[in-house]
Formats: sequence, C-alpha cells, structure tokens
Amino acid sequence: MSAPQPVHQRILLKLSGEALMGDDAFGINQATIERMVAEVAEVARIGVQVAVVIGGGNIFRGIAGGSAGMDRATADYMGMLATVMNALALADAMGKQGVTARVMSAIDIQQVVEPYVRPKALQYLEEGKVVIFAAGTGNPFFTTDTAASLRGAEIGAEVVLKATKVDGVYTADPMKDPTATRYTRLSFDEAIGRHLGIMDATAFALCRDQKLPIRVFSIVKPGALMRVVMGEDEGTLVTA
Ligand SMILES: Nc1ncnc2c1ncn2[C@@H]1O[C@H](COP(=O)(O)OP(=O)(O)O)[C@@H](O)[C@H]1O
Ligand SMILES: O=c1ccn([C@@H]2O[C@H](COP(=O)(O)OP(=O)(O)O)[C@@H](O)[C@H]2O)c(=O)[nH]1
Repeated sequence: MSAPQPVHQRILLKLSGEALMGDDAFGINQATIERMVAEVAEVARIGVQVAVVIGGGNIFRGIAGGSAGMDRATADYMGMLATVMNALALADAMGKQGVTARVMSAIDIQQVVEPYVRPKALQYLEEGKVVIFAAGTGNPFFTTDTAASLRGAEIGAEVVLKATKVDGVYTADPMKDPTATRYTRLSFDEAIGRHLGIMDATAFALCRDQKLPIRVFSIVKPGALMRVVMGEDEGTLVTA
C-alpha cells in the first residue's frame, strides 16, 4: 500500500505574532519559534508548497494600548514593521532547520527584504521554497488575517490555515467565556453574522468571495499542522 498523501498541495499558513511569544510576555521565544518551524518544515518536506503570513501582535499592534494617542495609520505602519521582524526571525529559524525560505514584504524595504512580486512568489513556491509574506497587506487599517486571505487568493492556495492559540472557532471567545463550544464546521456568513472574533470580517468576506476555505487550528498542539495537511479532523473548517 502507498503512503498516505497530503490533501493540500499549496497552503497559506497564517501564524499569529502572539504565538511566537510562547509563555513570554513580549517578543520572540526562541524555543517556540524553533518548534513551530519544525512543524512547518515537516509539511514542506513531504512536498506541500507552503506560504506563510506572519502577524506582529507579539511586538506591536496598531490598536493596542501602547499606541494610544498615536495617529492610527502611523501605529499601523509600526505594526507592519513588527511583522517584518518576525518574518526575518522565522526565515532564519527555517534556514537553520534546512528549509529555504524567502521573505517578501508588502512595503518597500529593499535593503532588508525583497518586495512582494506575485510571479516571483509563485516561482519560489514551485521550487519548494517557503515564502514568508511580511508587512501584511501594506496598508493601514487592515490585519494580517486579511493579508492571509489576500495572499492566499493571489497565489491560488487551496486553503488558509489559521494557526492560533485556540483550537478552533468557538460560539464565543473561549478565553473570556468558559461555556463556549467549538464548531467543527461553519459558514462564512455564520462567522460574520455572529461576529465571531477569531478573524475580522474583512478576512472572512474576502475568503467567502473567493471561495477559499479557512481552517482554524491550534499551533500549540504538537503535530496539528501535519494532521490538517493530511486531511484529518482538526480544528474548525469555515467554508461557503
Ligand atoms: N469565537 C471565537 N472562537 C475562537 N477564538 C476567538 C473567538 N472570538 C475571539 N477569539 C480569540 O481570537 C484569538 C485568536 O486570534 P489570533 O489572531 O491568533 O489572536 P490575536 O488576534 O490575539 O493575535 C484567540 O486567542 C481567541 O481568544
Ligand atoms: O495589512 C496590515 C497588517 C497588519 N497591520 C498592522 O500590524 C499589526 C500586527 O498585525 P496583527 O495584529 O494582524 O498580528 P497578529 O494578530 O497576527 O499577531 C496590526 O495590529 C496592524 O497595526 C496593518 O496595519 N496592515
């Protein structure tokens, strides 16, 4: 019998910035990033094309207290720069584990990382390199979740995999409501209509319009990414 095959050939993986903190209060926890990269490396090695959108919430968020009183757009540009730092750390950790990664930024910062150029990104993916999209959408007032939907649609990913601290989409924020229950599956309209805060409405709406499914799963749970890629039941699937 032949070995089980992945159900996805090209994925857009959204990693939250906060996930990189591990148990720290801020920044990047080295052991945590190494563990995450090991999981990404495993799926890349079985031939799945992996593109990553990385968040920045472990360093700076445009709407957070630290930016109170600041012009919102300026604060958002700081948030986007935070994602560039995370992207560099992620690419470095990938290189150390033998995975070639390329960082592409949505804002021009050419001495540091190359700009996002869609055909180039597609070329890297076809060559088996991991592409890390930095600086979100390049626009203030957006989130990296929306960047994940946007880049996912642009590169023709089969699914957006949102790897986060919780293990799926719940009826309410499980960090605040212990009685909340997890959905196995729900529609984009339900997710938007019920104001489920796991992703912003812009991100959901873009995926809905492009018929691009989203799976939300835990980044903390070892092996979850591989199980998702192999088509096993993990987290919550959001579809049309
Ligand atoms: N309905 C919901 N189901 C699951 N998680 C939710 C829900 N509403 C809000 N959340 C919150 O969304 C967070 C996951 O989103 P993520 O983007 O990784 O975090 P953050 O926005 O804090 O960086 C979880 O930590 C959880 O507390
Ligand atoms: O297209 C984008 C993506 C991100 N950001 C800014 O970058 C910050 C960090 O991104 P995000 O909060 O999405 O990161 P995560 O929640 O995944 O850690 C946001 O708060 C925004 O201020 C932005 O302005 N435009």
